[in-house]
Amino acid sequence: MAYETLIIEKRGAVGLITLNRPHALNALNSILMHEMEEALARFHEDDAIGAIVLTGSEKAFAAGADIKEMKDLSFTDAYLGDLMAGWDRIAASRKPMIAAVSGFALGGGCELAMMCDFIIAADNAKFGQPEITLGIMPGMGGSQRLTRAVGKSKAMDMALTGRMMDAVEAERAGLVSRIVPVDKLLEEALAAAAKIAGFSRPAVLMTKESVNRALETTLAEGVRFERRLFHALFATEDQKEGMAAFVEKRKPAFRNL
Ligand SMILES: CC(C)(O)CC(=O)SCCNC(=O)CCNC(=O)[C@H](O)C(C)(C)COP(=O)(O)OP(=O)(O)OC[C@H]1O[C@@H](n2cnc3c(N)ncnc32)[C@H](O)[C@@H]1OP(=O)(O)O
Repeated sequence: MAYETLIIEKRGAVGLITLNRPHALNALNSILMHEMEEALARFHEDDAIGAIVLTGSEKAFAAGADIKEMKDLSFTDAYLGDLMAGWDRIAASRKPMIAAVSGFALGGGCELAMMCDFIIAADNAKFGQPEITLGIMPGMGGSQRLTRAVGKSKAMDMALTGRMMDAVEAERAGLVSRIVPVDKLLEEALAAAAKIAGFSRPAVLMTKESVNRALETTLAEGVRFERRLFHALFATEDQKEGMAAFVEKRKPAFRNL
């Protein structure tokens, strides 16, 4: 299938999605949302793909939801159409997703990056939730995910003043996992994704599920959940292979079984 707003590639076991609306700084319109859902579904159905990288251009990961598309909507349009709800399906991706962010990640762009499992930032990255400057507020999960990522004080500062955070501040605050030079961004993100894709898929997916559970539950419940998944992994062939390989001082050959 040909995409209008995305470039989709397979790089070995990694699915690469590049946002491709350069004239609008990758503003997220409804076509892009539907195409991304479709692309993710394809990568999820493809057993050869173990992880996904989402990236934009050097100038912009994404400058937010498409303001030109939204500006004339009424309350009833937004409410009855459940505006932005489609992004929840993207956030629910089961395979690990890495956001490789260069340039602006604003509004929905920042929110999209935060839907991924972690963010690798180029040294020119800028994050922000400037919706307040437009007379609105975050609507793709920003007030929730940003608060969990950086804490109440910084999230309030960002969402109420609309100011941007550079890569160094974002790393210090825990929003991004690492900063790399802009010309190494894709290489580093693809390498991280390839590494993840090379591990046992059940272990990878359960690890992701368990870490995400930490954001939604109590410590005791989360630890219980983790323990059950941990025990379940002893039913996999990959656990036998991983531990045998360690003892035999060789590289494991995981089969996702
Ligand atoms: C998802 C929700 C619910 O949370 C809501 C949102 O995401 S609302 C959107 C939040 N984002 C913003 O408010 C950022 C808007 N963009 C900017 O402030 C600036 O474009 C910039 C600071 C990112 C970059 O500035 P500059 O380098 O001067 O480039 P521009 O000339 O402004 O932009 C180039 C081109 O792109 C169009 N553009 C940029 N952002 C958007 C957008 N979010 N929606 C639609 N179009 C966008 C901009 O209009 C320019 O196009 P032309 O006017 O030249 O055709």
